[in-house]
Amino acid sequence: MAKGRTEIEVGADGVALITIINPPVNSLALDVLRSLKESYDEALRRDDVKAIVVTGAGGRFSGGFDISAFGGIQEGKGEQVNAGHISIDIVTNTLEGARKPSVAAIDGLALGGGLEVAMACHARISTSNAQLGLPELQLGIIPGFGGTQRLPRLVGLAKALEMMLMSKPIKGKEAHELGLVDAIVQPGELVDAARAWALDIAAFRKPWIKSLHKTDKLEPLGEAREILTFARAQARKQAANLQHPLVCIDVIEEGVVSGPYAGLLKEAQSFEMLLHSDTCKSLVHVFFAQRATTKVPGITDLGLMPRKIKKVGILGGGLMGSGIATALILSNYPVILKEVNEKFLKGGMDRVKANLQSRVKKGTMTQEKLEKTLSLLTGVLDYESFKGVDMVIEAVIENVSLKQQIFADLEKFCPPHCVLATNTSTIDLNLIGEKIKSQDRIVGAHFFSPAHIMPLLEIVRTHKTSPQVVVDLLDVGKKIRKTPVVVGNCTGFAVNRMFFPYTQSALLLVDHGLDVYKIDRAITKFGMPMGPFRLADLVGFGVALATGSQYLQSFPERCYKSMLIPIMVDDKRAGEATRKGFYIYDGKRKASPDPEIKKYIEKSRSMAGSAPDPEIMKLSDKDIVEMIFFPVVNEATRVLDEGIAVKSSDLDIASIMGMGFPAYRGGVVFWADSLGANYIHTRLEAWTKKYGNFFKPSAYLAERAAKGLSLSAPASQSKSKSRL
Ligand SMILES: C[C@H](O)CC(=O)SCCNC(=O)CCNC(=O)[C@H](O)C(C)(C)COP(=O)(O)OP(=O)(O)OC[C@H]1O[C@@H](n2cnc3c(N)ncnc32)[C@H](O)[C@@H]1OP(=O)(O)O
Repeated sequence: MAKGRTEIEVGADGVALITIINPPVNSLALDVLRSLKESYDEALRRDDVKAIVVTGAGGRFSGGFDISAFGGIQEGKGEQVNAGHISIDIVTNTLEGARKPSVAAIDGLALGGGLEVAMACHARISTSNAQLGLPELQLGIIPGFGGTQRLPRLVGLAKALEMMLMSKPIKGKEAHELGLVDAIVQPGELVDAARAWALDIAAFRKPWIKSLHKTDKLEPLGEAREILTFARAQARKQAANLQHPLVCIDVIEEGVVSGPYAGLLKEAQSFEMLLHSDTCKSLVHVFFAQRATTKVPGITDLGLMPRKIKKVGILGGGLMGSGIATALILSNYPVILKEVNEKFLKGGMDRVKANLQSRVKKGTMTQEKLEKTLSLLTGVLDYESFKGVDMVIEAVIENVSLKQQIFADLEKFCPPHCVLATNTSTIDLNLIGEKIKSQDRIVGAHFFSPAHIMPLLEIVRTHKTSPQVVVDLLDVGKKIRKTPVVVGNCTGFAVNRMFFPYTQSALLLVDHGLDVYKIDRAITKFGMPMGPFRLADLVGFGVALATGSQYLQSFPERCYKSMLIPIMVDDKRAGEATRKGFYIYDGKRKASPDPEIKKYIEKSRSMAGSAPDPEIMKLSDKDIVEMIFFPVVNEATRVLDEGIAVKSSDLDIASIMGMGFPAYRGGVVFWADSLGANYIHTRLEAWTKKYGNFFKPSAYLAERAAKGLSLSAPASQSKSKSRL
């Protein structure tokens, strides 16, 4: 069966309307592209056609080339794509080179290949809210249907580079100001306006412009070279491990220096090369994994519709509570913020205001919008108004008995349908809900700090949480633009549990002789935003010790207990907040290594009874990365085996969005599979013999290694069973 098609309809005015049809986003599958060419051929053949309009069905022009075809192409299965052929034969020769003019009528979105098709038309009419962009770099590739050549010629080099390198679409209104589109009209008038424009071109009343031949927007060569040099430096600085942004700049440069046809050829070769790169495979995996997090077997396949959440109550206006309140009011949810006294309440309300004010300062929010948004927030000191809320999110300090009391109160004051959510990051939800009857309404809403900025929302369900409550929270999560990941209940849930060995292995290596800063350097070079020691400083040693003790209680057989942090806390070094941790900090939060930490390390080593180990001291960066991350992978396999996460791709997204694992490595489990279960198992076994049970491979890992299975293969392929 064909995957998508186009339809052609010729009107009495002599305009052929070609509509791209491939729901939900009219992606350009190979069948669609073939059909587009056939429709063009028909329009060019027919004498009753004077001009052509291309549009997309259902209010969306096109979301670009069909990304779901990438996997097959990369594995050499199914129909192979020849992007160069499509770019030259269909887009350049058939569309742009046609002897009849065509106009793109853009509503909704024109992204990637979609915008490339539109740029090959001789004019573009758009609605003001349509999104136009070339986001291919977010998939590890570059535009492959001529976008690297046409966009700079339509909007200038500097803007085109920004749009491609940042993968950031612009709205129709801005596209019009830049000259990417020729007119903005209301959605209802779009096709008629495009028809009239196309006829005007055919009658030479409007210019017949081929984007590829335009030169007026291109900067003079000297200036262009400067822009390209600057862009290269920025790309290297922002993502030192990535090749494709630099390739994109090279391809654009080829077009500027040697002309658009040379540029098109280089684009085609580079696209082909990048399509098969590990970076592209990883980023395409991330694209689909992110969209799969909201598909939860046994929850989202029951036909349940989310209930309307009209008002949300938040307990606690600290850093987390105020961040959550900010996220909610920004998406138009009325919020009641409860604190225990006037002083704390004012502090919480001020924090929300400051979060919004920083948007005003950055120019992304007007003062008027700030006032309107803030009016959705009400501060209270008692539970009186909680009888009108549909969801509460508790965000007080991590104290079990306090939380138990709060939930007992909430059960009394909130209506019986109200969702009872807690933002705890580690405490077992069954413990929190121990004293109440409505345990089916208890759910975890674990936000990451700062809650109004970080994209992940870990939704924690217990065995008793009703699917309806999870569906409700998933809906709120999506509405506040978070990526929700649904996980089971255990100490640390999925993200923090997977990552507790991250700091512990780093501490183990230091106790065995490795330099703190060498570890952080190796880990940031690998692509993490910061190494384990810089992260510990940021989080604060108080939190690190409190959560560390929870893991020690829950998983004593596989925790590494270093004395280094407690020794430093004894000396009043508690991380960035005290300006002294593993690093020292100046007033501008700049971290510098501190030679003083040597004395704490020596004390920690002597308490651990470990002497510097020459083998550890000469570890390469690759070995350091593996000794830090293989224990993380090991814990991830336990999380999978216990059914805490239902699919490995959820852990990939959780590791990327919760911990900053580099997306271009596909997430923790995807990366581990690229190395192989057997390799990881062998290394962990060897380290277990030398350094103890902290490294002991899980049964899941051992089984997959023995059977030659990937870690992400579904449980049905091995005998491991999910327990949720
Ligand atoms: C040669 C060319 O230069 C190469 C290319 O064109 S590569 C493609 C470039 N285009 C892109 O990167 C755009 C990718 N898509 C998106 O950013 C977003 O999906 C969007 C802005 C189009 C729509 O967002 P939104 O409305 O939130 O819906 P979203 O859930 O993301 O997508 C809806 C469905 O369409 C699918 N989809 C979106 N874009 C797709 C594409 N280009 N190919 C195949 N499927 C696509 C999604 O996987 C999802 O499927 P599902 O319902 O089965 O999970």
